[in-house]
Amino acid sequence: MSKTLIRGAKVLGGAPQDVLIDGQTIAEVGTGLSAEGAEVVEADGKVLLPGLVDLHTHLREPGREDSETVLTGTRAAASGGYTAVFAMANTFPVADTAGVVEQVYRLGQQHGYCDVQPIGAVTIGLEGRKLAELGAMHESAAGVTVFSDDGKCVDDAVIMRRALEYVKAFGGVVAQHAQEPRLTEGAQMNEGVVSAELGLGGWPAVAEESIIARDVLLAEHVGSRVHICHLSTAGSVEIVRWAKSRGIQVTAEVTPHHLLLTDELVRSYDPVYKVNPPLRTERDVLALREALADGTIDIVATDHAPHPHEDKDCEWAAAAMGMVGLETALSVVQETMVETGLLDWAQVAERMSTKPAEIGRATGHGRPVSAGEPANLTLVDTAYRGAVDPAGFASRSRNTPYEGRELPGRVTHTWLRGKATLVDGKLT
Ligand SMILES: NC(=O)N[C@@H](CC(=O)O)C(=O)O
Repeated sequence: MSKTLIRGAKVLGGAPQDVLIDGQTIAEVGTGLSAEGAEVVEADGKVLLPGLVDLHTHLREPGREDSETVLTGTRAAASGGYTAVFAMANTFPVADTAGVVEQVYRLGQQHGYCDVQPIGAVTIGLEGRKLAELGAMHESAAGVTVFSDDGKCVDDAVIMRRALEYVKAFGGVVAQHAQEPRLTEGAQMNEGVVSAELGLGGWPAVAEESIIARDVLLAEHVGSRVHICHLSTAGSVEIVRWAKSRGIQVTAEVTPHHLLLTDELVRSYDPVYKVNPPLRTERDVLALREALADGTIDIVATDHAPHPHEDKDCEWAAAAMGMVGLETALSVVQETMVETGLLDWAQVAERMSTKPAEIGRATGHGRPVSAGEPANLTLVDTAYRGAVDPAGFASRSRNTPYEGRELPGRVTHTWLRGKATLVDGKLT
């Protein structure tokens, strides 16, 4: 049984401690621990966090293996400090049956870079018309608990109500991609000053906010949980804050890119900045940061959306939407939330590991860094600062909006139940 002593790590950013891993479990946390029979990792004051959990990842397999596969996507996850990711259902075929979710689940197990928890589609084919086999996907080996039509909105209120009622029976949750389809027909970017100047079709904030307002009321009516994907506007924050004040069981996520980037970047017409929901304004960015700091927004989720070169390197209107995010998420959160004093590292662990694991019921992840817990951990060199170079990405795709941008922090080690998946920045 292998032993690893992580020496002098700032656990959750606190005073340096030693952490002894024995097999799949944390054996001891303290100071001056013996290294007897253990491989030693000198942490030198790096920050040790519970392994990160992403509730919103697009792994693209089956169907679009040219963009990403479960192997390349989970390698990217381990590089970014993740020990579990939830794989969205907009694959080809759609993950709307027990067969497809089990296929994805087994691929994650086979590759072993991080746990892959498939998300089941809410409706057949993501068409929004008929409920998929939610119960069969939950009962499958994949044990699906999160259901989403992400990429599409479950815009029919009766279907949404039925989905909320159905998953309530087994403690599941519907993760809504809030986008009123008729208000966003032909939309290319955030509706506002920039879209008017550029003459691009606008994606109005109200198209997101009106769906969130409806869904939190449906969740209250049904008495079930509801999760809101990728909040992008100040108005959405206010609605979620109001819903929480009424005791409605709503949780919400924000992506790293919506914490940092604005629609001003669209003036470049570089399709790397084309994303759904779109980049919004500075006012929205600041409201999202404040909401993540005060807990109105529960978690950071990457919405890792890999696309091959040919789907992005074309004129704006034809370009695919989305950005990769797994390998830069922690750096963007350090930049926007830690270095601005809005979150400390313990709170980052809450937002990027503990709470996502709780929402998705990812057992064994997001646990305290203490004896007896599974050794799902990540070690971060928070003193580092450097330019993002996508050439070094493990992801099969390179569509990052941060190329060449200086960001802080880099993950040096990741352990999945004691097995090192990343050592000194290199995948095992
Ligand atoms: N977030 C994105 O911009 N793209 C997502 C799906 C989607 O939400 O459109 C994708 O799967 O590519």
